[in-house]
Amino acid sequence: MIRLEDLSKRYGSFVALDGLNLEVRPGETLALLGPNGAGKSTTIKALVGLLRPSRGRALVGGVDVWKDPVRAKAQFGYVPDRPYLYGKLSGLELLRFAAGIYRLPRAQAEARIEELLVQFRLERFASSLIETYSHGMRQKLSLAMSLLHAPPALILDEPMVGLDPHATRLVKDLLREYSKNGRAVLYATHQLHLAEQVADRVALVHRGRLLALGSPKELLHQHGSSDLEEFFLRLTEDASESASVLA
Ligand SMILES: Nc1ncnc2c1ncn2[C@@H]1O[C@H](COP(=O)(O)OP(=O)(O)OP(=O)(O)O)[C@@H](O)[C@H]1O
Repeated sequence: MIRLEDLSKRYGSFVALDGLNLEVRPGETLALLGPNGAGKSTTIKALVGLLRPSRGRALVGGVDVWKDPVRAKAQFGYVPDRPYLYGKLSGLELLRFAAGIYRLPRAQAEARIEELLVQFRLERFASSLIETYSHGMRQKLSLAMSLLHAPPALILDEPMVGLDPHATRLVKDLLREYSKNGRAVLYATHQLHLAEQVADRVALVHRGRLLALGSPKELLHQHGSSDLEEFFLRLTEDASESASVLA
């Protein structure tokens, strides 16, 4: 469903992403893990069409994101780590605007918006300006917007940061449920317990390369680790060593 082929990104002479190959299969939720600066956001931005890769391809639902961006963008919903939402619109206005971009028929859009406002417990605030929303409310609105067109794939960068326990549970359930019925979810996170609880497979990237890939259970078994934290720290140890040299 989501496919990265030899995906690479250079910033001048610095290689941020170095030939990443990765697939998120239909029905699968995959967590992208890695230390600060590993290349997670670069991967996600190259995948959703925000950052042109220096080499390689990104495909969603078989459509090349860079060759056929309009058709590809109909295949996925995207939630950035820091969503920019225009503050002078109400939540309802923003959702209607986004539904227009996705060309949803009016009646279908209204029904879908209503459903999402209820799901994300935003009904009471639907007519309030987004500039009055808290961080968590903006995050939920951004999620609702990404789901408007019921896309086959959902791509999220740090979906849980700053959410209260209610919203955390809501998003966890969503990530778990969404990939059922043949859809796919890819999210980047630093929250290892999230990956442990809500990922069929985990991809660990480090210095722009794929270091390990498998189900949490497989990875712990292969590397003789007791939990994902120990696994993560052990495999990316040289990252913290170089960080302490810089400090
Ligand atoms: N515009 C840019 N110009 C130069 N280097 C960049 C640029 N954007 C990112 N980088 C570098 O690319 C590398 C990967 O960055 P990226 O943001 O993808 O990491 P990340 O895994 O998302 O990190 P974090 O967990 O800290 O968000 C980092 O070394 C970063 O400094």
